[in-house]
Amino acid sequence: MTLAVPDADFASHFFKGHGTQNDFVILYDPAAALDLTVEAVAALCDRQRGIGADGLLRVARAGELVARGVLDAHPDDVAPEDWFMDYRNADGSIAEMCGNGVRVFAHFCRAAGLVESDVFTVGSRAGGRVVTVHSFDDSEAEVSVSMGLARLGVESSARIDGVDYAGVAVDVGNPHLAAVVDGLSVQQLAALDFSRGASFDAEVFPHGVNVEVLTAPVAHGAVFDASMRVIERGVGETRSCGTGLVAAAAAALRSIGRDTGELRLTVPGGQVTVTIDAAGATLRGPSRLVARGTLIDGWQRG
Ligand SMILES: N[C@@H](CCC[C@H](N)C(=O)O)C(=O)O
Repeated sequence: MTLAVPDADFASHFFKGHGTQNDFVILYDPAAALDLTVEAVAALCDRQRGIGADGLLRVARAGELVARGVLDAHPDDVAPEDWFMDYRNADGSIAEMCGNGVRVFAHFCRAAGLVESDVFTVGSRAGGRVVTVHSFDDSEAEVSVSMGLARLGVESSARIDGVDYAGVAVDVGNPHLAAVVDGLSVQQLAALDFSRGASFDAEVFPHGVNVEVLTAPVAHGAVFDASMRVIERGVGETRSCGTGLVAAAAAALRSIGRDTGELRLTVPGGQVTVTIDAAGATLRGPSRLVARGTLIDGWQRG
């Protein structure tokens, strides 16, 4: 079964998918013909006046994005013919990388027959990411992504609902502050109020930051378990964040004096596995494609 994609010049078609309930509008735009303004993306992602999503994934050829000036140049390890995940946050801002998005993107490419192999490169502004599609059909997939190195930086803190959370900066292609809270139970984590967002040190994070709060890792045999919640740059609280889960895994391992290991991480939207070794981090988890539709002329009027 192949998910039918629209003609390349049919600009009103959209798909909707999610990875552990981090949800995305997907626009198939191989020639990068759409003018994705901040306003248009924000309107599409708005849950009252648009389709509603945490972010938007444009599916375009990398070379076309360069030719149209959306990208200045091909990022590292991205070839012109690669499918490129042109990611936007719900507020219309651009982010370098999205770990849940890249699983959904890979699922879409495979289900739509855009690629014939289970292992291929997805372009992102943070560079090429090799994905492995372990299984898929039109609605469900299981995907691993080689996320590259999770680079630990300085210690910093974020304030959420009047409480300071001490954490560590982690660069996963995009910026994160991951705070491991000793003694925090899963129930206490779930009860925290994230509705007003997080404040942070703008000198450490001049381009903003995604903030993760997580429980201390608990060993179950060779695997560590932890639970996480996240406040995303450009979105607010989401039910999952793939790059945030990689950042959280790196911070959790650091908190127990390790730099490699496997973690089973639970978020409000589900569960993923992150494995960190000397070569980098691998994120494995589900993807769901849930809808397709057509925008009605004049939708931009809100
Ligand atoms: N949800 C994403 C991260 C999306 C980008 C982030 N909000 C940012 O601005 O860096 C993920 O799954 O990684």
